[in-house]
Amino acid sequence: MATYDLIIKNGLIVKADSTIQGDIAIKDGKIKEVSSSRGNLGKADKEIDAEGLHVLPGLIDSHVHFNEPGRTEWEGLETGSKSLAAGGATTFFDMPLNSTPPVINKENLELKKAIAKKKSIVNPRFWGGLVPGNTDELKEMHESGAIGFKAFMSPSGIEDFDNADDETLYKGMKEIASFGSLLAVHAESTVICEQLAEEKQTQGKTTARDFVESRPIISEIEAVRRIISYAEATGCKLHIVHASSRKVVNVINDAKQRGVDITVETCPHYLSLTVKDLEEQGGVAKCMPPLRDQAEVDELWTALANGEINVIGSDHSPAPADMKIITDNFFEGWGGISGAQSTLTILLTEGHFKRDLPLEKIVELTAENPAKLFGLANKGTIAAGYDADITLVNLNESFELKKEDLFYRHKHSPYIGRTYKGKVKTTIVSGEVVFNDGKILVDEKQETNS
Ligand SMILES: NC(=O)N[C@H]1NC(=O)NC1=O
Ligand SMILES: [Zn+2]
Ligand SMILES: [Zn+2]
Repeated sequence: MATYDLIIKNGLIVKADSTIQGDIAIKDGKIKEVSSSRGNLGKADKEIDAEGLHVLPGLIDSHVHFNEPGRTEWEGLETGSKSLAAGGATTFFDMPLNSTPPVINKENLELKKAIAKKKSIVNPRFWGGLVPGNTDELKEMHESGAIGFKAFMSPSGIEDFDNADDETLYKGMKEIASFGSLLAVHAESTVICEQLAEEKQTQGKTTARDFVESRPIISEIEAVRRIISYAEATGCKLHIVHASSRKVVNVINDAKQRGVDITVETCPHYLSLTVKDLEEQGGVAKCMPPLRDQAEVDELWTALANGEINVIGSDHSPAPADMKIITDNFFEGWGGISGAQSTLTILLTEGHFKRDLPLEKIVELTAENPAKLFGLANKGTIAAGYDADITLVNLNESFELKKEDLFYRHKHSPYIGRTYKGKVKTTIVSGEVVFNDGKILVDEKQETNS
């Protein structure tokens, strides 16, 4: 009888602190042994020859909106999770909004967990929502496994997920601190954004640039400063999602220096797209905070290389294609980018190949840091005892991203038509190959019509 279920041989195993050539032995969904001497791990039922490939811990995407239940026509846990698998991600944290009912109490969280158990082909985890009036629900959601809590400081665009007023934020953070969880915030100033949007639109100024100017970097900075003051007052751990500029990151790092327990995420779109892409591509590249100019993109990469950013989340926020059509008014159309499948290839192409970002750094940002930050004890690296969530990547392969390569329910993305270097070949979740050579390999998780 073979000792192991699977051995991955001869790959270049990348960890946050080193890269070694070696073999990985897997049994019962766990990594049992990692050896740098070739071929000495014994026998397995199945072997994968990873010669010439890089072996990475599966990405943990800490920020997706999969919209199920209730808005499954926008995406869904099956299509969403398949897209992640195709992009080398093995775990996701789904946001509490854009699904209906939103995850603002335990009952709604349990509902989503049950659906994900049936339909997701990668590991699902869930954020709970902090909205006006639900402070009393937070602890139960925490006890039911919520990864943390998410609040919007400006309108979310979803009618059943209200943004949190200052009182809600303050009280919510006190409560979250009491049981040691953390709050993630979408930090934009409602006052600044709404005033500028109204000013622009009454003047008939509705271009892509006008939209971007109505949500300036200062609006993020204002909101971040305010929420930091609440973190200091309440002792609540704080996580700022989708920082679009290093200027925002600087404010966060100043607070960190003062001892505030704070971390920050940025997204592939802020690292690879600019206002010009929004002008050229229209709605598919619309998001909030909006895309910035090239100088901001470059600065964000510097921040990333310097260790000023903790995690990369895709903020995959999909919608049907007709909701992304903008004819002349950029204040209209859904704000949210479809990108869950592209995180790793963007980091490899734009980061590793174009800017010499070490592979180890990519692994740190996409696997090791999110695992540590959100308390996933058995994930985030390739070592004995850890979950066998693994991605094999061919760094020598270039490809043009085609619409038909996407597993999203709605096959639009600002990344279509671009050429990338570094292709995901195989994705393994708990020791099981779920994606290989462009195909999803698990079919038992079929979406029903319900
Ligand atoms: N509701 C929602 O998904 N909003 C997201 N979309 C986006 O571009 N930024 C967000 O916060
Ligand atoms: Zn957001
Ligand atoms: Zn989001």
